[in-house]
Amino acid sequence: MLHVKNVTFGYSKTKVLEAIEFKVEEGKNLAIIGESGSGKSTLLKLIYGEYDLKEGHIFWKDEEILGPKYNLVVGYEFMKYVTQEFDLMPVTTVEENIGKHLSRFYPEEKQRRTDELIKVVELEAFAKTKVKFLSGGQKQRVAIARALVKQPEILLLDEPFSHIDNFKKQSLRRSVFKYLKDNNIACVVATHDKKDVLGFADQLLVIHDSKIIEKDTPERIYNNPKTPLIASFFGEFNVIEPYGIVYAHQLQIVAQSHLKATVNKSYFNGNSWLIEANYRSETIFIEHHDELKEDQEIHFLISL
Ligand SMILES: Nc1ncnc2c1ncn2[C@@H]1O[C@H](COP(=O)(O)OP(=O)(O)OP(=O)(O)O)[C@@H](O)[C@H]1O
Repeated sequence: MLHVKNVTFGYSKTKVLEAIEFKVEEGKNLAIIGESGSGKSTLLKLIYGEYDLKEGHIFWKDEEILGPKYNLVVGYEFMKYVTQEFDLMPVTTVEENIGKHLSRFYPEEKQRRTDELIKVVELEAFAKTKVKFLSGGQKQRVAIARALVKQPEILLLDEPFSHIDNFKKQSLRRSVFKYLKDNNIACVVATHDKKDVLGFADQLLVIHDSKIIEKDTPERIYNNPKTPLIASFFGEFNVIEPYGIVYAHQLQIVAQSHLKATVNKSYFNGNSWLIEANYRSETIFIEHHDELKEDQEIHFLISL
């Protein structure tokens, strides 16, 4: 189990994280969300042992994670960290990068393991390509495979699919998170993308103003967002008194209702339209199956 115990940390005088406390069981997936600059990457770096802690402690099982003051080389065998920078060897091939740390004395096993992970990150066509010729998203996939090659017990991922195009993203996400579950590898994922969270994370942690403001399953947090900031992570929402926070899809346009609004604009949204409307001098958003004309009067219901 990963146990982050009452960690407070800042780079100079400004506090970045305050009284951070949480646990991740073996094989579980924890997602961390928060605005840009809220300290997600900093938290991953602390878990990895990149900085010395003055306040608080971090443990993986019984081992305390210690910073550079105590460790000549940062990091531990049981934990891997995929940063936003990747840190690959540019003039060697994809398979050489992934297999780099595997023993040369067992060439067949090395090849088998490298091939297995190339498949997990869907890079079969690029196995023999030098990393310098890859795109950002392909490099990101090499970095993920390399982190997994020696079967860590816990993986730290910072925006793991941010450079990957939408064509590949969904299948890659499923493949990587399934691999982690199948192999009982715990993971902590810092992300801006709700699709990294819904459907994959066992727990979700929200950081705001240096503190954890919410910690629960993604489903419970999604169904009951406590603040507009949390709701905004999941999609378009409204604050309508006395109902509170309601997502755009929870408003339904009907023929008659005592809730009336005037359409400002319709945005094409794929399988629906997002209707921007004026309700009691406030802008609200409603998901609707059709485009609506500007200035049209509409009635709506709220279904919670
Ligand atoms: N090495 C550093 N020295 C000083 N300040 C830093 C350092 N790294 C990060 N910071 C500051 O700490 C705060 C948190 O940064 P961090 O990168 O952890 O945020 P984040 O939530 O990961 O952001 P993003 O989502 O944009 O990646 C920011 O205000 C940032 O400017």
